[in-house]
Amino acid sequence: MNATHSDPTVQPVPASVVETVDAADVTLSNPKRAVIALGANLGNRLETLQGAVDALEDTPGVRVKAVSPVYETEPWGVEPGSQPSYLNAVVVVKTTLPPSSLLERAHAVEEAFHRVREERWGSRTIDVDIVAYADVVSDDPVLTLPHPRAHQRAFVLAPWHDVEPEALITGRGAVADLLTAVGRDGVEARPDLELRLPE
Ligand SMILES: Nc1ncnc2c1ncn2[C@@H]1O[C@H](COP(=O)(O)OP(=O)(O)OP(=O)(O)O)[C@@H](O)[C@H]1O
Ligand SMILES: Nc1nc2c(c(=O)[nH]1)N=C(CO)CN2
Repeated sequence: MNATHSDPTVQPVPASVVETVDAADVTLSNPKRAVIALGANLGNRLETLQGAVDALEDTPGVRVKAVSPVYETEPWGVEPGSQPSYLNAVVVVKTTLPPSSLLERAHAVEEAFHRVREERWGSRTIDVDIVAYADVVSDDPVLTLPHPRAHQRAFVLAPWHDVEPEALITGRGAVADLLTAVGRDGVEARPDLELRLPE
């Protein structure tokens, strides 16, 4: 006999609650991989990048798995010579946060480093972009996944390729092939600068 039908103290659980709990459980027991791009072209760029890596690691539900080498890169998308050069790096995390919470955290990290939003692609102390979250595809302008311009940016592809040579961008192809296609002009490794993987 089915106990839930015979025991009058057991109330049926609404399907919506079952769905919500199941979805949460899947995330908690099954952390997702996300790739985050960091860029800085104002202030102490290396210190700020390290601060962002540490702040991500200090986030409940986020564990930093890999930190790429650091690259010095020419500003992309703006008039040559109009901005200082960037330091860029890529971080791979495992997270139990849903994509929207990871984006909120990315924005909080930007705010912690006093990023000021002025013109598009303007100089910044820190930029924290979500490049990919598992194989989620979203065209929501608040959070587009994979990042809509990552596949065109050697400053994302080169450090990402260093830490995940086999990586794919859903819908775009292999990072290795995309990097070959865009080339490495304006993107120089800085082996003298190193980011620490938090302990
Ligand atoms: N994958 C994503 N990662 C981060 N922000 C995103 C993403 N998709 C959409 N956005 C939205 O883009 C908005 C602008 O982001 P931001 O100011 O960092 O742009 P940007 O760094 O100047 O340019 P770009 O988007 O080309 O890197 C954010 O408020 C955010 O909601
Ligand atoms: N080299 C470089 N250029 C950029 C960068 C960046 O991180 N590195 N970020 C931008 C907006 O996200 C625009 N241009």
